[in-house]
Amino acid sequence: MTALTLAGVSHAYFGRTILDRVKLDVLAGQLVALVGPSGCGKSTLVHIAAGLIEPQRGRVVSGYRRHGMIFQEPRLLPWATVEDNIAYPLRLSGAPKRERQERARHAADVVSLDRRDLEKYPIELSGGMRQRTAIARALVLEPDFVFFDEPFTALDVALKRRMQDLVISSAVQSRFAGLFVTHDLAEAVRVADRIVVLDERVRGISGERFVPLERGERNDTSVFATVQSYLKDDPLFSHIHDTDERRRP
Ligand SMILES: Nc1ncnc2c1ncn2[C@@H]1O[C@H](COP(=O)(O)OP(=O)(O)OP(=O)(O)O)[C@@H](O)[C@H]1O
Repeated sequence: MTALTLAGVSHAYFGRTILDRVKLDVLAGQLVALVGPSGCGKSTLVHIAAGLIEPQRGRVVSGYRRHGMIFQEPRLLPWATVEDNIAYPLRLSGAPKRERQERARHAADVVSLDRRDLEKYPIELSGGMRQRTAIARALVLEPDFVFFDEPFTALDVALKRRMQDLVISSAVQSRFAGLFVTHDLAEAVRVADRIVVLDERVRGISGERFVPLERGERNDTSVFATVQSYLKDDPLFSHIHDTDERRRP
């Protein structure tokens, strides 16, 4: 079953074409990473896929029931507690208070937020706790599709790793499909089933690879080996290696 289809999607900003007739299918339960150098249109594509930007040409067909979104900045409501932030989508959908509370607490458990943290306000939280809150808010409606736009770029290495593990375990538990934009090839190899490479020279997708091993079976050694083989031996990844300015010293 197809969870998401992008059919010939094109987009331009001020007459400059960024994406030209992009086609992409994401199957149910599949996590697809979008990688590519800065400015190639990853965020634009994920925003179009999520319905936040109207494409100038082409169609987005969603086969999922409900989606969640996780951005680089947690975008929490500063005046609401952690619990109310997590429950916010339930409030919008008109769920009664008791149900909101139960489901928000369950989502908080999934992302390992402590019960004592639920009454805190965003200003009182660490960066990692804020991002956990944002993940819990994205998961509270039990989405079968999640859009991730560089969700962990701002976090330090250890925390980033914990958040990636969280995505892997919650994707297994909740069986959602997703599109995951990242600059970090190791992150893509760790969390995704499939890696799709965007290239601004072709204004779209230049190719894709299925990541070896199942998500839960990968360890540091296999992730490192896969990244190395992509960067050293696979021409699809050569421009990522060469032109992503964030990789330069
Ligand atoms: N709202 C906008 N108005 C005008 N130009 C834009 C807008 N949003 C993005 N762009 C331009 O479109 C191009 C693609 O941007 P986009 O953010 O989609 O790329 P990206 O691959 O996600 O980049 P990064 O990895 O740096 O976040 C860039 O050149 C960017 O400057």
